Amino acid sequence: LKLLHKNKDSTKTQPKLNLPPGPRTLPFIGNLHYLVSGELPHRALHNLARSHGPVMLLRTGQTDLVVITSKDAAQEVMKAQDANFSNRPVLAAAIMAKYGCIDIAFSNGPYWRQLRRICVNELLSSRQVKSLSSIRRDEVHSMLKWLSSYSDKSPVKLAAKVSEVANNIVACAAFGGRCRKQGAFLKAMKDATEQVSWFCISDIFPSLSWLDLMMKRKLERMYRVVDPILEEIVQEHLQKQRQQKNARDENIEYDLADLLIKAMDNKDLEEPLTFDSVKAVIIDMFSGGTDTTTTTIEWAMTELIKHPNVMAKVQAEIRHAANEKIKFDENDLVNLNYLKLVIKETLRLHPPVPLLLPRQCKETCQLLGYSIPAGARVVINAWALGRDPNCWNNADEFIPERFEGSSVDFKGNNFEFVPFGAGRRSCPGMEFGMAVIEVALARLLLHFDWKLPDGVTPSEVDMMEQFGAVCHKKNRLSLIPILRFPLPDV
Ligand code: HEM
Repeated sequence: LKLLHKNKDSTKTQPKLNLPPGPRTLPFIGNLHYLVSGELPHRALHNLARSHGPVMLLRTGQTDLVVITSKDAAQEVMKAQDANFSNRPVLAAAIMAKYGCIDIAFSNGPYWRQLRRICVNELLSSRQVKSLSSIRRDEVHSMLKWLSSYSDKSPVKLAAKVSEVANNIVACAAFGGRCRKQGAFLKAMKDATEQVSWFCISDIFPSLSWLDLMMKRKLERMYRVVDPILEEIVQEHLQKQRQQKNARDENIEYDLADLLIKAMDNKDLEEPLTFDSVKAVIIDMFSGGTDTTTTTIEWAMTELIKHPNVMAKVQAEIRHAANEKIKFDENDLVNLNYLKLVIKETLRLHPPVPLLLPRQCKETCQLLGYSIPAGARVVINAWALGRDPNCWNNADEFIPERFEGSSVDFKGNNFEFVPFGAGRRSCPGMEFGMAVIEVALARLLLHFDWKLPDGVTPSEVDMMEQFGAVCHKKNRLSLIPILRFPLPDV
C-alpha cells in the first residue's frame, strides 16, 4: 500500500509538459504530410507557423520536430540556451556521406569542438582568408575572361561558371589545388550533399529505413567515386610531409589537409583524428562552401537585373571606386558600401540555407513558456525570419537601403537575420564565403553590363526556388554580358 502511495506521489510531482502547439496529427504519420506536400519546406513551415505560432511542434513519425519562426525564439535557441541546443541529431544521410558523422557539421561533443577549432584557426580565420586573395583574383579573372568571349553575343548561365570559381578556390584551400577527376568528384559531391539536406525516412521512422533505398544507392555511388579521390589526396599529402619532415622551411605553405594530417600526431587531442576525419572535413568544405556562395551571387544578380535602378547605383559606386584603375583589387572593396548593402539584402531575402541545419535538444527545457522535450529536433526557419513583417518594413521587397545606417548584420547578433546561423553552431566559413561573394560580384559588375535575352523583361525573370541542401534558383539565371571596362592582363 505504501509503495502504491509512493508511486502515486511520484507521478503527482512529475511536471506536466506544456508542449508547443502544432497541427492535428494523422494516425501513424503524424504531421509528416505537411513536409512532403510538394511545397518547399521553408514555405510550408512558414505557412503552418502563421496558424500555430513561432514555436511549433510537429509530430513526424517516431520523432518530434520543433520549428522556430520568431526572432525571440531564435535568440533563445542560439544564444540564451545555445549550449542545450548545440548538438546535431544523427541523420542517416550524414552517416553515409560524412564517414559516420565525423565531419564538423554533423559531429558533436569534444570531437566536434576540436575539429571546428582547428578549421577556424587554420583555414577560416581572417588572416587565412586574406592570404587566399591571389587565388580569388586569379579564379575570378579566368571567369571574366571566359565571359568576355560571349560579350554582346549569347546569354550565359552565370551560376555554372561561378560554381567553378567557388569550387576551385575551396579546392586550393582544402588540398592545394585541383585534383584528378575533379569533374567527377564535384558531380558526385553535389548529388550526395543534396541528400543530406533534409530528414529522410530513416530519420523519421528508424524502423522503415529499408524504404530509403534510392538515397542509399545515390550515397553509395558518391562514396565509390569520392573516397578513392580523397584517399589519393590524403596519401599525396602524407608523402609530401614525410619528404619535408627534415626541411624545416619556414616558407612551406600548408593547406587544410596538411594541417589536419599534422594534427593527427598531436597527443594532446581529446579525441583522435583519423584519415577519415580529414576526408570528412574536405567534404564539409565543398558541401558548405561552394553552392552557398554560388547561389548568393546568382540571387544577387537576379535581384539586380529585376531592379535596374539598384543595378545602376551599385555599378556607379564600383566604377567610381575603380576610377579607371585596371587592376581593381580586394583593397578597393573597403569603400564599396552600397555593394555590401546589396549583398545583405540578398541574404535576407534568399538565405542559401533557408532552414538552418537541425539541432537536438539535450535536456528538457522551457522555451518561451513551452516545454521542449529532450531529444526533440529543432529547426530554425531563417527564411521566415528574414521576411517577418514584425521585424522588416515591406518585408518581401528588395530594398538594400533598409540597411543604410543600421547596425543589423548577419554576424549572429541579430536574430531576425541569420543566414549564417548564430552561436556555437554558426557558420565558421562566413568570412571565407563573403570574400568570394564580394570580389566576384564587384568584378562582374565593374567589367560588364548585363542584358536579358531578347524578349525577356525584368519583371518576367522568375524567382522560383529549388529546395536542396542549398536553396537555389529553379531556372538558372541566363544573361548576356557586355564588356564595358577592360580586363587586366593577370
Ligand atoms: C554565403 C556563404 C555561406 C552561407 C550562407 C552559409 C550558411 C551556413 C549555415 C546557415 C550553417 C548552419 C548554421 C546553424 O546551424 O546555425 C552553416 C554551417 C557550416 N558552414 Fe557555412 N555558409 C556559407 C559558407 C561556408 C563556407 C565558405 C564554408 C567553408 C569553406 C562553410 C562551412 C560550414 C561548416 C563546416 C558548417 C557547420 C558548422 C558546425 O556545425 O559547427 N560555410 N553554414
